[in-house]
Amino acid sequence: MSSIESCYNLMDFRALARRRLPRMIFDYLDGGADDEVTLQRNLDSFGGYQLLPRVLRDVGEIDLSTTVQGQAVDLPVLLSPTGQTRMFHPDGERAVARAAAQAGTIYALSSVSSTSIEETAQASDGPKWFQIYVWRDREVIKEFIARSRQSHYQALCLTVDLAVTGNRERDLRNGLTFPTALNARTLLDILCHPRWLMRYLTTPKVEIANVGAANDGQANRDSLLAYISAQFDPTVTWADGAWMVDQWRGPFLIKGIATVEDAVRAVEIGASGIILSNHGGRQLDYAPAALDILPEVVAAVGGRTEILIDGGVRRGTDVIKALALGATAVMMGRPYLYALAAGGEAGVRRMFDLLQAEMRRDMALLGCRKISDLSPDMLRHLE
Ligand SMILES: Cc1cc2nc3c(=O)[nH]c(=O)nc-3n(C[C@H](O)[C@H](O)[C@H](O)COP(=O)(O)O)c2cc1C
Ligand SMILES: O=C(O)C(=O)c1ccccc1
Repeated sequence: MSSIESCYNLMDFRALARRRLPRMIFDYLDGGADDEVTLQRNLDSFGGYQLLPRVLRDVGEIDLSTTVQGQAVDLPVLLSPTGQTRMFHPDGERAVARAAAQAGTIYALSSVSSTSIEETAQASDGPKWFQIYVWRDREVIKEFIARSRQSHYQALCLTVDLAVTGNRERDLRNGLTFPTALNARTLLDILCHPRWLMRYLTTPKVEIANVGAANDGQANRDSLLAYISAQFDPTVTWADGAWMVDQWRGPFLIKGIATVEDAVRAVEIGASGIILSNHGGRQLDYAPAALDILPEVVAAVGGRTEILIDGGVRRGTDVIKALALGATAVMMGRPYLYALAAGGEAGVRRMFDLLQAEMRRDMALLGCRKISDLSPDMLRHLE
């Protein structure tokens, strides 16, 4: 596999990204917390269902469009927020925003993006959400809200599963720490990726584009992520969430919900959507996969809020299973980063093309013409 044209599914981009990126960068993208049990469970959870095809139902025209938070999208697959995207390709968030717009879907920009709210807004006219981490300095939140409004972001998404950072041991081993701890192996590895290195060195330094300089004096040899997140406030509560809902007065989602109880609380504070997520297995290991808790959350709050899931979505059939169980849409993180690392904007476009083609084919084979045709009786749960 040497180019994006030789990628035929989303995991093929992973293989290509693995070759293109220094190991330290790839592992940061790919890895999870502790023993990566949740990371693996996210992928495996989809295997717990079979699809029951219905035949002879006229599937001549397939329509993948739907509505999420009042926004029409061409595909029920949105892009999850990911920090520091330019680490993977210098075109970073701009490239991702353009590819998402072309695919007719929503891109959620991270608080800790390497391209600002405004620059990303200008990169495409596609629909966007802004994701919020809560800085110790609460003025930052007010500013984020004002800037998101000004730049016409359609929704805010408060991420609640990063009170502190997960234990990413791959990062510690690779020296992706602050300060950086390069050894002969990691240095050699970087030098063996001259194309990545040249691009990295010849574009402006990657930084947190949305806020001023990082504070210093944090714990020594923390992972880089732990260093950055030391600026986040671990004392955030539901009351702060309610305050943000009130300030924003628009579509508001809470990302990182893992239980029915918290789903109910999210509805109570006025969230118009929740994203069942374990942060791609990067935070609490042994947290459940979103797909595993989806049915109980749908039973509890379905109809009162929109329910999205992310984590481990890699195939058209994965999307179909989540929607059949009652999700409004799914989101993806790593797949678009793999595709970006593999081929920039063209890579992410190809990723969308492949996924869309898979979904069309799968819907036809399943006997469904449109998203609203999907229902739980098309699934068979394996014990
Ligand atoms: C490299 C990377 C960076 C991430 N950064 C953020 C972030 O800044 N904000 C956030 O809410 N989630 C972040 N996430 C979590 C994703 O939004 C999403 O929940 C996760 O990637 C979904 O799992 P998947 O990668 O299997 O699709 C990040 C994930 C990755 C892989
Ligand atoms: O890596 C992550 O999962 C993440 O959420 C993050 C948080 C702060 C900075 C960069 C990424």
